[in-house]
Amino acid sequence: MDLYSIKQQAFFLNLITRLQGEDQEEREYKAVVEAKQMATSALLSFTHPPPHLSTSTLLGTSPSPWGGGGTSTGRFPNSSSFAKSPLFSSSSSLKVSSIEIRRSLHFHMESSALLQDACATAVVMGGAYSLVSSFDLLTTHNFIDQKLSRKLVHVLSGLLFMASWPIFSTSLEARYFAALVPLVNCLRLLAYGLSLATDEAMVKSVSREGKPEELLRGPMYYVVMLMLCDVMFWRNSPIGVISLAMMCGGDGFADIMGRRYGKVKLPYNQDKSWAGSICMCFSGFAISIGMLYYYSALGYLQLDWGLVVAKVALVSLAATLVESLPITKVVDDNVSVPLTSMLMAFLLFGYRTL
Ligand SMILES: C/C(=C\COP(=O)(O)O)CCC[C@H](C)CCC[C@H](C)CCCC(C)C
Ligand SMILES: Nc1ccn([C@@H]2O[C@H](COP(=O)(O)OP(=O)(O)O)[C@@H](O)[C@H]2O)c(=O)n1
Repeated sequence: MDLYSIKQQAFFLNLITRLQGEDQEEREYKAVVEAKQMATSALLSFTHPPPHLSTSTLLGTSPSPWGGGGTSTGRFPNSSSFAKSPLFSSSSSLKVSSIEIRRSLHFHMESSALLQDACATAVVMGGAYSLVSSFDLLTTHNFIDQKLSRKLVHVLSGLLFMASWPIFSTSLEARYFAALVPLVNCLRLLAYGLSLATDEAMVKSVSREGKPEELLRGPMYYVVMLMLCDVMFWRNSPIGVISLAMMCGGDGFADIMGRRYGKVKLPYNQDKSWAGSICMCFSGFAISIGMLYYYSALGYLQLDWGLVVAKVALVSLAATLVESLPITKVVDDNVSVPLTSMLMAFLLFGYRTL
């Protein structure tokens, strides 16, 4: 490295050191920040010095920006002395360097959020595939009944999906990255349901009778609702959280408990039972409260818990009533339950509670 470069590098390093060592009370803070930014960007470019840096300045023979002779008096230069110094003569160069640093910081923040969301999407996508495959294995090896397996996939898929939202970044695009997971599964269901492709594990895990076309009804509506709640409400509104808790938890457990203990049928619907509906109401309520607490504890929701319990109870009652109606052949539960919950939660909570 030639003498010129060595001198340059020593000069800027020395300047930065002096500026960093200055007493806080004496410095003119703004001038220090700008001086450090300018010196740092100049140091970084010492192989191509900016046009206004003369050789004499760099070699230390010009008037020091510290006032007095060519050497520092140990006092921090005042802003007027900066104005005279050839190093800082053009204020536009200071503005240019601070804008450059801000742009650089913004770029780094955006790219790290992008990387975080891409990784989170890959992890959740892998989790979805693993969940369905695991229950297929359990069913294939007769560890659990096919009907129970499907309902556990029904309960766990949406709740685990919702629970994974905090691993995404705080960027505005995060919810759309998360929505890619139900979208991909929606396309898979479409492909398998139309027999454009086959996936025995998926068909067995999510259909009642093993017919591919079944994937185009309940399961399809289910993943569409996951996407809808993700994009419309995300993690900063109680509406999506409660709606998915009712669809995944409430409706799921209604089936599991109703099939097993539902001897006494509802007077207006012989396909549904008191046991199933009561279970839906309580499990939907409990899971909703649990998920709201989860998001509240992570700081995404600020809730007035005195009112939350009563409001969630009302949502749960309404969703249970709708689920019990003999309308399944017209409107699937995976549509009527979340939509009823969204409407009730919107009326009781408003859109956002922050
Ligand atoms: C069986 C399912 C719906 C049928 O409902 P019903 O007719 O019994 O009322 C659930 C279908 C699940 C889907 C194929 C997979 C969805 C995965 C989800 C988008 C992401 C889960 C990620 C998590 C980390 C496991
Ligand atoms: N409220 C309810 C819901 C379901 N069930 C039982 O669960 C079975 C499946 O319920 P469902 O038709 O809602 O099933 P999915 O549409 O949720 O898959 C019913 O045939 C009932 O045996 C119940 O007894 N009471």
